[in-house]
Order: sequence, then structure tokens, then C-alpha cells
Amino acid sequence: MASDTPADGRPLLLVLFGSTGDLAKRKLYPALFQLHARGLTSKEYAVIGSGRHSPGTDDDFREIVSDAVKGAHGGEAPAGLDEFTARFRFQSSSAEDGEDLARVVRETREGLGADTRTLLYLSVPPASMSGMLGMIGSTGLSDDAVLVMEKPFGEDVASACALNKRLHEIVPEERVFRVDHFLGKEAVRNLLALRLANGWLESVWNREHLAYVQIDVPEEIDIEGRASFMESTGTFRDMIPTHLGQVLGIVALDLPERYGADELREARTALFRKLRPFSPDETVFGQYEGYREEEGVAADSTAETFVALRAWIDDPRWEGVPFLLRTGKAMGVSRQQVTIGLREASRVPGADYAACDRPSEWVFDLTDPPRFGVEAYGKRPGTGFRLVRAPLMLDEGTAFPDDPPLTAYARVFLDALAGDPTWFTGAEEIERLWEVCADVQGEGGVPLPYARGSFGPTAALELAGKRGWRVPEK
Ligand SMILES: NC(=O)C1=CN([C@@H]2O[C@H](COP(=O)(O)OP(=O)(O)OC[C@H]3O[C@@H](n4cnc5c(N)ncnc54)[C@H](OP(=O)(O)O)[C@@H]3O)[C@@H](O)[C@H]2O)C=CC1
Ligand SMILES: O=C1O[C@H](COP(=O)(O)O)[C@@H](O)[C@H](O)[C@H]1O
Repeated sequence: MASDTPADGRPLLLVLFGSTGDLAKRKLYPALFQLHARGLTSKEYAVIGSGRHSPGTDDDFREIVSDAVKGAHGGEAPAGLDEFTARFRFQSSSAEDGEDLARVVRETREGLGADTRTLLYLSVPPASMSGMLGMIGSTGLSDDAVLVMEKPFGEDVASACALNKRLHEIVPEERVFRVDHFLGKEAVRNLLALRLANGWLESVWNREHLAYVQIDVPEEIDIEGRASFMESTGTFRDMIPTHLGQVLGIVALDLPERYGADELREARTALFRKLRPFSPDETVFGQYEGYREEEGVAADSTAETFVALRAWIDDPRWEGVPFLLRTGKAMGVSRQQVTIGLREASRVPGADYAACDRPSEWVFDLTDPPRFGVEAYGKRPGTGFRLVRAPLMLDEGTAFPDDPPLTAYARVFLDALAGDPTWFTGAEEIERLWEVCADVQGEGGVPLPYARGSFGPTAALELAGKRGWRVPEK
């Protein structure tokens, strides 16, 4: 396993399907540039962007890439940008027609050298994955290539199983990397590291000491032009069986005896088998006010832009501990936070607990750069014996200035280049997660409206019970 090493000396050809999409522009190009700037890619490499609609000439495409990288650098061109974009070109393709692309790939590989490694990255909507795989197989594009596939993997149990079957017809599992970029986040990996490295933590990581777990990913952004994605996929499928489900897996799994890809996957799969199927009675779908007026959205759309749910794990470690999951667009704040609430100590008469409105909580910020905090209470200096919040915070972004963290997508690329599957998802766990979701999918009916800038419908606030959701700070 060589997760932290740059790609070996072999030349690299990256073919990016969905290269004009939101993900490519906001995350993939900046991430690739981060690796390029740090010398973490192969020395010799080329990128072919693809999609059904050409953005124009290769130079037009390079401008898209260039703008995306500048966008991630405060609008300025970082050093080396031209050298980076010069490696890009565009070739159209679709599920029906991939011959021109296959020819360009062959020519580019010949130019780079016989030992060129080819990485096919599918950043296309879930409904188009299967057709694209058919084309990739029939044109021979998949021969010797590594396939990297975006989430959500399928749209339900049946389509995920069918997609896995189709995938294995064209490439063996060793060459498949199913991305869930939350598993690329330093903070998510750190969650596992903290559990592995701190015996005291693991000894209290259970129902005796923990009262609840909240996995909260509110987003201030609305759909920002991604109408067709939201209309066809919705927030539930976009986020729950994927990112929030995977984070739940890392929080709740039984620690494996070895740190390795198979062991971690098995531990998550075992946990997901114990995850009780989500119940429509404990799930709230919402849609922000004004969503139906967005361009490309149906006037009577029932797509949910928000979901909150309470989940349970049927296992002695977690019996009675609610796992609260929430995410949505156009909400009051942007955060990616795991909050673990500790059981409250009994209160000692005479001390002033007035400021202790919440129990002690461990708070993990999953954003780049990551932060980990303990919300504890201590004595307020001065007269009396008044207890106050005494938060302790480790900011990993500034803690290691010589080695700043890579973005989640830079890690995803780096791991795929190094052939390290440890932080990618497996077929079985994905299929199980869709099973857990089955009773809720399609049961949402008309989602409840919520005001832009709020924290979702009232019914969702009530799911969290008397402690409520930890309100993420601005
Ligand atoms: N945006 C984000 O923040 C994130 C997105 N993702 C995942 O990345 C994938 C892409 O999302 P995103 O970029 O937002 O989507 P967009 O709708 O913004 O872009 C989709 C891209 O795929 C191409 N595409 C669309 N339909 C087809 C088709 N039928 N066949 C081939 N190509 C097609 C589009 O080009 P053209 O129409 O020219 O073919 C476009 O380049 C999705 O699976 C999503 O879940 C994952 C993490 C974050
Ligand atoms: O996969 C997705 O994730 C993003 C949020 O992740 P981030 O860490 O990249 O901000 C979400 O906005 C998007 O809708 C979803 O498709």
C-alpha cells in the first residue's frame, strides 16, 4: 500500500468524462492543479476532457480549466498554470458514440509511451453511468485502464447491483475505484485515526458514554444551475447513501484489526448490515421556497433539496443512540460537522450550571482544512463557581504549515494514481446502503417547504429531540 507516494514514473493519461460539469470545474481541476504544483503527478501526463457537447476548440476548453483553477486561487493565476492547462484537450463522446474518443486516446497513449497508465474518470450523472460503461467497454477504452467512478453509485438497490455487474464485465474489481470524496477528507480519516490511536477514546465510544451522534451538512448554496441533477437525483440520493452514510460508517464501525482496504471495507459493510432500514416516520424531506422557480425546475417539482433523518444501529455498542443525519441546500450556514454528544454528568447542587445549555460534545469539522474540537465546560475565572464553555480546538490547517493538507479530491486522485483502494467504497457496502434507504425512497411524497437561510422544516428540527441540533456557528 502506497497511499502517500506520488504516482510511479510511468506516464499518465487521464480521460475525464463530464469535464464541463460543476464537479470538474469546482473540485477536480483545482485538485489536479494542487497535485501538479506539488509534483505529485507523473512527470509525463495528459488530460483528455470529454462530454457530449464540445465547449469549442481545445483552447476554449483550456480556458474553462484555467478559470476553474483561478477560481480556487482567489481569481489569480497561480505559477505554472499555463504549463498545466497545456496538457488538456477535449474530445466529444457519448454512450452511443465513443469511436473518435477511443482513437484520440490511442494516439495520445502512443505519444506518451508504451507503458502509459490510463485512468478513466466518470464524473457524469448516475443515470448515464451504465450507458457510458457500455461504450467504454465496446470501444476498448477500458482495456488496461483504471476506472474511477463518481457517486452516487446507482439510484437504488437494483440499479447499483446492475451497475456492479456491468462494471465487472469490462474491468476486474482491482481496477475499479468508486469515489466518495468525503472519504478523501483529512478530517474523516482523522476520525478513524483518533479512534485507532487513543485507547481512552475507544473505551468510551459506546452507548454507556455517548448520547447521540449528529452528522450535519447544511449548505448555504442553492442548486446553482444544477437543476437537472437535482430534479433527477434529489438530495436524498445525492448525499445520504453516499457521504453521510459513509461518515456514519467511519464513526460507528468496529475497529478493524489491521489498517487495510479489505479490512476497512469489511468493517463498514458489517456495520451497514446492522444499520436499521431508515423509516419514513423518522425522515423529513424539504424543498426550499423558490426552488420551483429556478430555471430548469418543473413548476410542480417534488424533488427534495433537504433531508433529515434519525437512524439506529442494531448492535449492543449503539443500542438506543440516535444517529441524526441532516443536509440541504439554501440553508442558514455551510458546515460539515460530526457532533458526538456525551452523556451528561449528574449535576452537583450549589454549582452554577446556568451556562451549560448543551452536554459536552466532540465536534469534528469535515471541511478543508479540518478542525477537531472538544466542547467542554470549566470554571469561569472570578467570583462564585460558575461553569462556562471552555472549547479546545485543534486546527489541522495551521498545525502543520510545512505540509498543508491536500483537498479531498487531490487525495482521491493521488490514491487512485497510487492504486490504493483503502478510502474508496466497495460493491457490497453500497448495495447494502441502498437497501437501508429503500423504504424511504419514493416515500417522501411532497417535501415540506422551508425558508431560504433556515435550518429546514420544523419537523426536521423536532427529530433531534430535547437537545436539538447543534447549531453550527457562522
Ligand atoms: N457537483 C458537485 O459538487 C459534486 C458532484 N459529484 C458527482 O459528480 C457527477 C457529476 O456531477 P456534476 O458535475 O455536478 O454534474 P453536471 O450536471 O454539472 O455535469 C455533468 C457532466 O456530465 C456530462 N453529461 C451529462 N449527461 C451525460 C450523459 N448522458 N452522458 C455523458 N455525459 C453526460 C455533462 O456534459 P454533456 O452534457 O456535454 O455531456 C457534464 O460535463 C455526479 O455523479 C455527481 O453526483 C460528486 C461530488 C460533488
Ligand atoms: O457530492 C456532493 O457534495 C457536495 C458537498 O461536498 P464538498 O465537500 O465538495 O463541498 C454537494 O454540494 C453536492 O451537491 C454533492 O453532489
